[in-house]
Amino acid sequence: MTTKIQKAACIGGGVIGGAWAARFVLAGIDTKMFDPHPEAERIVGEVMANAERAYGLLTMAPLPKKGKLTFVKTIEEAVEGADWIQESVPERVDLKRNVITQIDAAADPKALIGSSTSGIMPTELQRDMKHPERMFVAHPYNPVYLLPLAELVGGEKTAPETLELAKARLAPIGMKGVILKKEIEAFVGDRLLEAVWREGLWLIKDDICDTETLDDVIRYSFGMRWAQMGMFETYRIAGGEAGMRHFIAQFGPCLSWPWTKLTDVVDLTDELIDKIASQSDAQSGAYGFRELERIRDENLVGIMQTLKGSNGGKGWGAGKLLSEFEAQLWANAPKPEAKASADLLKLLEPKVHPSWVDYNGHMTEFRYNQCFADAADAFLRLIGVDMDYVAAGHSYYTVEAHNQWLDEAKLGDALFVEAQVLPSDGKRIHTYMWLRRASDNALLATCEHMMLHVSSKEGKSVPPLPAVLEKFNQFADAHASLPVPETAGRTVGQRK
Ligand SMILES: NC(=O)C1=CN([C@@H]2O[C@H](COP(=O)(O)OP(=O)(O)OC[C@H]3O[C@@H](n4cnc5c(N)ncnc54)[C@H](O)[C@@H]3O)[C@@H](O)[C@H]2O)C=CC1
Ligand SMILES: C[N+](C)(C)CC(=O)CC(=O)[O-]
Repeated sequence: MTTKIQKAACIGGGVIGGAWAARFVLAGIDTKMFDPHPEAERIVGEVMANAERAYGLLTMAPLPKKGKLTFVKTIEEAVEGADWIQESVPERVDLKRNVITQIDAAADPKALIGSSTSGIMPTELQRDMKHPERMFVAHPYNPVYLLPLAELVGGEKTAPETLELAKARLAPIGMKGVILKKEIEAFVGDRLLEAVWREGLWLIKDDICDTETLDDVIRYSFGMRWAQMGMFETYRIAGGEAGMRHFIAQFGPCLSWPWTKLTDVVDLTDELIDKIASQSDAQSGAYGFRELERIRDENLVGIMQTLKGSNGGKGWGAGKLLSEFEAQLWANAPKPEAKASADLLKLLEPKVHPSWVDYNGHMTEFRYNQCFADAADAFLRLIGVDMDYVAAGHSYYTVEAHNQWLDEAKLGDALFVEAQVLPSDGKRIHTYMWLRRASDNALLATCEHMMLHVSSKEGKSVPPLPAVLEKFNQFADAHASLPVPETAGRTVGQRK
């Protein structure tokens, strides 16, 4: 059975179903959506717009051609031909069970059926199915298009291979499936989250703090730790050199004092709900809902990108997964092609990522360099210097670059890099590049760049292999008649 989802169906297109659809469509999967809500198309369209924006910031790797999203009028139409069906209707056992039973009756018996339920046991949901062995919980986290985790939980009738297959099918869409050993209400994540939420409600009710202070306590401290190491790895470090055993010896007794009110449930009276809602309005009411989503997305993108560079560049946690996803996108991308002509080569079309913006509120200095370095890589791929060529022991290393920073770029700006190949022999590649803003063509920076061909095994400069040299010469010859840019060869501080 294939490990790639060929066609997806989403039943329910609210906060979660809409974001699952975005995840599928942006991974190139045709997706059908059924949701009886009269405004389902508008709502899903808005989620999709935010998701596309987030992906534009998340990665420069070439995304596949978007899948087609089709809204249909029945569950039967939606599931026809789908090999992954994701149920995301409201959290009610009777409703979910009916919808899943209806999906089961209409779908290909081999299609996988995942439920987004936050806490209902899959055994409950698969009770009336004819083919319950292919049904499981795939519990995602909001926003599904960015947060990569899905808890995979089987019920009494779920076949173990279903969970393995589901996990394998999530990987190509950039997700990490974790298989739980046993079913339990609320799985792992929501058990933890509910425990913390319940305690938070007590802290608000008892006037210990307001919602803003509570959120500050999380986001300025352990929230940041959790994004990268979770609970147990964090506490291992907190135990000092003696590690986990010392940590438990020191803080274990607090559990039975106890420090928390976790077993008592707060009575959600109208008065308490008003209190929480008005504190939340005071905290976040200045932002619209979609605006707040976009801020959240930018922050998540920044965190994932930072984690991608962690651990000596090997990546860590969600950042390592992003790096693996990008490697897969590059491997699946069609080989770049450009006909050598006297036109400048458009090599790169990046967007200003959140993590690229510095304290001056604009793209920081070294990200200009990144645009030029990525453009140089794009040129190398054009002449056949791809990962196979590098793995075989050859590459180009940059030996000199001269930049001019001419104008600012702001968060989200679409940019592009064009290049001219200057006279050079292929062992050396001499280029001149211009970084421009797409909206008004404004020139933001230039880079004169020199690379040297090397044998990475021998650690010295050598001529390129003939196929690469031939390709390079085609581009160099095509640009030979172009005038050399006025500022090429310029030295730092030179007056015009
Ligand atoms: N909102 C969250 O943070 C998370 C929610 N979940 C789970 O995802 C599921 C959906 O939750 P949300 O998206 O938040 O709810 P939502 O209320 O935003 O969306 C539910 C959607 O289902 C549609 N719907 C209702 N009856 C339907 C039917 N018979 N067939 C097809 N569509 C139908 C509604 O029109 C609505 O658009 C729930 O099981 C929830 O527990 C999981 C992870 C996080
Ligand atoms: C609140 N919730 C139970 C719906 C939360 C989840 O299920 C996961 C999440 O995204 O926090």
